[in-house]
This record gives sequence, C-alpha cells and structure tokens, in this order.
Amino acid sequence: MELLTSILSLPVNSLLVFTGAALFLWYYLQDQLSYWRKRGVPYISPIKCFSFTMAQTLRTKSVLETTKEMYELLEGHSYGGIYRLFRPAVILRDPGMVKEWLVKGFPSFHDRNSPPDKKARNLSGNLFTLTGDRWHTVRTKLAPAFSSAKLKVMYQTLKGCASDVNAHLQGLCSAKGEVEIDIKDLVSRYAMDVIGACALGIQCNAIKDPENCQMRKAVQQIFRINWRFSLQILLSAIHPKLALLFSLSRGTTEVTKFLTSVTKEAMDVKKKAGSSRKDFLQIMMSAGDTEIEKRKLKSTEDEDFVFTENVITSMIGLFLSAGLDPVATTVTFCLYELAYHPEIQDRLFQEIQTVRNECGDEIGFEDLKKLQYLEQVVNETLRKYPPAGVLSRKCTESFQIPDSSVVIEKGLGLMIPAACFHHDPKYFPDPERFDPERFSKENIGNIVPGSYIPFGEGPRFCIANRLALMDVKTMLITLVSDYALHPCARTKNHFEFDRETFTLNPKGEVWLRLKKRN
Ligand code: HEM
Repeated sequence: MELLTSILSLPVNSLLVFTGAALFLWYYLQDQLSYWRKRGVPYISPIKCFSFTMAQTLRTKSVLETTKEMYELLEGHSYGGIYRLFRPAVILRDPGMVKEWLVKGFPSFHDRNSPPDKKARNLSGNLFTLTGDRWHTVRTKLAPAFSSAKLKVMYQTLKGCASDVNAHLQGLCSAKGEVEIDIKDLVSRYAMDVIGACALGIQCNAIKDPENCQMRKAVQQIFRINWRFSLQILLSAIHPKLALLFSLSRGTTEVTKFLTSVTKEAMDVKKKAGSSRKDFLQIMMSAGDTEIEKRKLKSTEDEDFVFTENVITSMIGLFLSAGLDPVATTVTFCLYELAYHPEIQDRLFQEIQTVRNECGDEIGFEDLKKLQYLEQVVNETLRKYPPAGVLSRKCTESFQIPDSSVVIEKGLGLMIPAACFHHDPKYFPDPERFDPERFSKENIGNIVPGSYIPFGEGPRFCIANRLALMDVKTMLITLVSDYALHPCARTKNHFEFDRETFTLNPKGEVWLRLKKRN
C-alpha cells in the first residue's frame, strides 16, 4: 500500500518513465524466458533453473550437483534448453554428439564462457579463458612445451621430487615401520614441488618445509570459489560484460599480487642469468621476445601484444593451480580406492615390481608405457572422480544441430556434463564400483565414444594431459612400490565433496595407514 501511494504521488513524467521501464522489462523477460518453448526444444523451466543458479551462488549446491539434477530432468533427450538466470543456454546430454559439436563444430564453439578481458587483469588472461586468435596464438606457442622430448626432461624433475617424498616417509616410518597420514596433504605437497619446478623452475620445498611454503597457500586459493567468483557467475549470467565492469575474476587481490611478484622475480632472474632451463615461464618469455621481433612491435604496451606480463602471470597461475589440485586429488582418490581394494592394489604392486625387475630397478620415461594395469587404474580413477566434471563453451558462430532444424545462436552458452556421462549406468554399469577392468584391452573398445572425457574434447582439450598422467603415475609408483596402503581409524568410509572448490575435491582430510613394504 505504501509503495502504491508513493508511486501515485510521483509526477506524470516520472510515472510514464517508470511504467515504460517496467513494461520493457516485463516484455524482455517474457521474451527471454520463453526462448526454448518458442523453439520447440525440450527445456528445464526458468523457475527451476533460477533455483539452481541461486543454489550455486549461495553454495548450497555445487555446480556438479545442479548439473546432475539438470541431466536427470532431461532424461530421454539428446540435448536440452536451460536458463542461466535470464540467459538461455544449452546442455548436451548425448555423448554421441560430443565430437560432432566440439570437434567438427569447433568454429561454432571456439571459446569458453568466460568474459574476455583484453587486459588480462587479476589472473583472467590464461589459455583457459582466452578467446579467438589470442587463444590460438598462445596455444600454438605452448603446445611444444608438452612434447615427448620436453616430458622426458620433466620426468627427471618428477623423480627428484619422488625421492624427497620417499626420504620424508622413511623418516616417519622409521620407528614403527608404518605411519598414519593425511594423504591428501602429502600428495598436494608433492604436486606443488613438481609443478613449481616445471612451471617456474623454482624449488617450492613443500615436502621438506610445508609451513613456509607460501606458494602452496596462494595457489590453493585460485580454484576456490570465493564470493568474487560467485558474484562473477551471477553477473555474467545477466550480461557477460557486467562482471568485467566490476573487474571481478577468480583470483583474489592478494593471490594476484603474490603471483605477480613471484613471476616477475623469476623473470628477472632468468633475464640476468640467461637461463637455458626450458620451464613454462622460459618458453613464454621466449615466445614474447619472438613476437616483438617478428611483428616489429615498439613496446610490450602495444595493444595487440599477446604475451604481456599479465598474460604470463595468469598462465603461471593456471599452470600452478592445474598442476596442484587436479593432480593431487586424482592421486588421493586413487590411493583411497586402492586402500579399500587390496586385490587391485596387489595386482598393481606386482605389475610395478615386474617392470622394475625388467628395467634394473629404476622405471624410466619409456618404461611407463609398459605399466598397462596402472593406466587402467588411473583411467578408472578419472572416470569415477573427474576433477573437471562440467565442460563449458560459448557459441561463437551459429550452429545447426545435425539432423534437426534447431539452430544454436551465437552468444549462447553450452554445458557438457562429463561427470554425468561417467556416472550414467547406461555407459558405465554399476558406476559407483571402482573397476579398472572397464579400461582393459578387451573392454576399452566397448566404451561409448564421448562418454569418457576427463581431459575434455576437441582443440580445447587439456593441453597438459600427458604431463598430468605422467605426474599422477609417478606419484602412484613412488607410493605403491614402497608402501602398502590401508584404511585406518580416521579414514571416512565415504567422501563428502567440497562445494567451495572449482574442481572435484574431497572435503577435509583423507587419512590412510602406510605400511613400509619389505
Ligand atoms: C589430472 C589432471 C588434470 C585434469 C583431469 C585436467 C582436465 C582438464 C579439462 C577437463 C580441461 C577442459 C577441456 C575442455 O574444455 O575440453 C582442461 C583444460 C586445461 N588444462 Fe587441464 N587437467 C589436468 C591437469 C592439468 C595440468 C597439470 C595443467 C598444466 C600444467 C593443465 C592445463 C590446462 C590448460 C592450460 C587448459 C586449457 C586448454 C585450452 O583451453 O586450450 N591441466 N584440463
């Protein structure tokens, strides 16, 4: 009543403007929210979608949980329409279509949904978020950093970190021959040392001196869903550029400052010392120099210059965070499953022993290929616990859905629910069972194409998938070779997942008993 009285007391001009704005908003919302109904596409109601968006923003549900609900609501359809607040988007439900859309249809789904920030502020200008030609330039320059020759060199770094872990565990086990340990913490420290060396060429000492490892504390923040990130998602659902207007992005100011100063320091050291180490930072610095030379740019301030310090820092932030959490959680989930499946653990141990005996104790880079069962165990871990369970794209060029008259319009978002495929009994019977046999030589051919995509699909698949697998495998070999893994009194018999992380993460500590093998 009070509102009505105040509206009626407004001057006529204001009333007209107010009514016009209200009518426009009403028409706009009506139009937007009937988008899928008008096109005859199966869809989830705007109200239901609104509840999902709010649950994600308030973190009462994770992105994965809401995606699973959407997947179930669209049962029986190959794809469906959803709404991110007022903006229509599409969810792909048929794995058979993944290649068609992400590989053949790449020009139409070239970019991710992240709002483009040309200045790459606040860790926002990395390969994951870059769009168009800038993404292409950076991806092309960085691809050789993951060649077999480069991986072989990195393998030595990984082995060096493995010896540190071994020495650390030997110390812990010296009294009783066994130790109860938060394996998530141990593995994350191991992963930090590896990626610090590969990305920046520095020693993080997370195994030897975890308390003073500022780097791990900072990098762990990057994949955390803080209020800035939730707000960014909400604002970009209203309009992609709104989030930029408020200069919001994943990194907090402190993390950005910390990484900017560490990266700058490492760059200065390299410039002075003329380092020949081919870590990721060195590769990007050289790419920047070549770019300036080739394009005869006067300065790095040129607005088309790609490898700016902001882009390099953002890339370092991405490499460090991707090398830390997804790798560490994959190893943690795997060790946990092995502790509960002694028969799988024994078979894996036997395989490692056989290969070790064949190659004179030290498993070399080329020998990794011989560990077929290890490959199956890792694949099954990534099926059951995919670190990045939902892939996203943005429609960059209108796309006609094959064998249909429906056209996906430029600007619409696309979601590919990888984790839902991995857990759908239609593609993986009894999906909660940990069963590496699904990936045996006999069975792997039966996997429905597109239903197993832990590293994504198409030209934007994970650039570092081979490094990630090598990293995960080396950690598993190190631990399984010398220690038998068991649950202990502090081990929880099921996982609760952390809703505040961008990637799949077990909430809290993961305790196991490690018993030294003879
Ligand atoms: C087990 C570990 C990892 C998993 C499961 C994983 C998974 C993924 C997935 C699903 C994507 C999105 C792919 C798509 O949209 O199609 C991705 C992208 C990416 N990942 Fe990984 N990743 C892992 C480790 C790493 C590591 C260690 C690095 C770097 C050192 C890394 C760097 C990247 C980059 C740069 C992209 C963006 C690629 C582009 O858009 O061109 N990832 N990753």
